[in-house]
Amino acid sequence: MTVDPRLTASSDPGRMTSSRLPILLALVFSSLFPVFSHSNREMWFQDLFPPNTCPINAKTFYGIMFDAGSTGTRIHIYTFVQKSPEILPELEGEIFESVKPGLSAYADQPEKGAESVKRLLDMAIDAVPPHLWKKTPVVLKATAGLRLLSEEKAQALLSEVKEVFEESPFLVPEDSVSIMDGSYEGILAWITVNFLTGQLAGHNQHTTGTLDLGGASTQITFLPRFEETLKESPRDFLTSFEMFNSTYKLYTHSYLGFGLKAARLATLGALNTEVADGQMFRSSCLPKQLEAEWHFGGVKYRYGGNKEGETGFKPCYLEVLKVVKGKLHQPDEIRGSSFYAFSYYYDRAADTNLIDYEQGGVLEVRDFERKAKEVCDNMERFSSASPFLCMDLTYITALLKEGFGFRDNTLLQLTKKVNNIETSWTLGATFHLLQSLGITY
Ligand SMILES: O=c1ccn([C@@H]2O[C@H](COP(=O)(O)OP(=O)(O)O)[C@@H](O)[C@H]2O)c(=O)[nH]1
Ligand SMILES: [Ca+2]
Repeated sequence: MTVDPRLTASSDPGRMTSSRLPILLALVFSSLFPVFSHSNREMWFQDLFPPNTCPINAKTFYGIMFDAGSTGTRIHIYTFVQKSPEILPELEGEIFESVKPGLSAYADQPEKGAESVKRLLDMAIDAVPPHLWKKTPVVLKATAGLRLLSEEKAQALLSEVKEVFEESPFLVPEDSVSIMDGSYEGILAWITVNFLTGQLAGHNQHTTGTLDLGGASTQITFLPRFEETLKESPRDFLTSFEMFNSTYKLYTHSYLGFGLKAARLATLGALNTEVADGQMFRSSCLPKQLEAEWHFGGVKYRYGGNKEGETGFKPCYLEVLKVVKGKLHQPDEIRGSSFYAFSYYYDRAADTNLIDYEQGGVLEVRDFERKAKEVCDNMERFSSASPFLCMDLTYITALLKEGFGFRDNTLLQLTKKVNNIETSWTLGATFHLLQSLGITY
């Protein structure tokens, strides 16, 4: 098990990454709860801080959310502060840490998988003051990696993790360890991004859609503005979600098997197939002479380049097209919108200097295509990078254009953090958790 240095590069393990904008967040909070009467405000944390145990000064409370992704497990320890009963709480900061590989890599060793969770949870023991342990909920939600495992293997992992939680001093709510429904993944990431950018605050909502590209699945989520979108979308792509005293009617879908790493396997023809011993999977998206091994979801794959045949962007795009063409719903309305994009969209854009790794940036869809051509048609020049760089960029291009149907000039805001808080579904999930426990309104 190794710590992924790139994910943690800007975090300081064990120390609070304090948001620089607590005041702004307080403003956002206060406008998120516009109907708060004084008595409502007293209700806000009464379960968490019964009157006789309330500290006199500022109250701090925490929420611990684990993201068990297909490529890694991450802990987010969020801190909220309420300075006085008259002032609404602020999201003060986040402690973030991650480990690789993800839980699904421990499909045959569930105790070892749970051990990786325990090591992260130990950070929370240090971060949360002992007197708040019992009032701090801890939850783990697994995404596509576990969705792709057999029910039996996934359950074995989840029950080992549950034991770790139950042996911890934290509050373990019912259903604290589960596989998250894909549609929640999209909704909760949308809530996080639009909360952090302050777009849930006003009544004039100018929310932004979100695109998440994980290892095994990918999500698209936005708030439809046109009646047509509601009419033309499959029913299970539309969902109502209550948060912050508002109901959001969102378009969201999670495509299982369309994450970046699953797409590599699909391109190679190795997704959902029995892999014969020593079987070799070849692609025109890989360097000609390459022959190597790759482990994903506990399975070993041998892969390589087209030794004799073609390589480069054109044949690669045709291969990748087979994976996406006609497989995704294309809502008309998104063609002219801009979207926030993160996870592997961000990573591959940063890897190829399309954006700054720390700052992120704004791109057009065609920038990914331009970079894919540059990399695929000059693979030897990029040989020190991942052998999959050409395939990944080509897949991202095809997914955006042929999959979702974006225009060449659709704008993508590539973001890893907003106000020093990770743009992950985990913050939305923590709000939802605190709300369901009656800890927040
Ligand atoms: O807090 C996080 C969680 C994930 N990722 C990115 O998300 C991608 C991996 O997705 P994940 O392992 O979550 O796969 P999923 O289970 O969502 O398919 C990689 O680009 C990670 O760098 C990230 O940047 N920050
Ligand atoms: Ca993810």
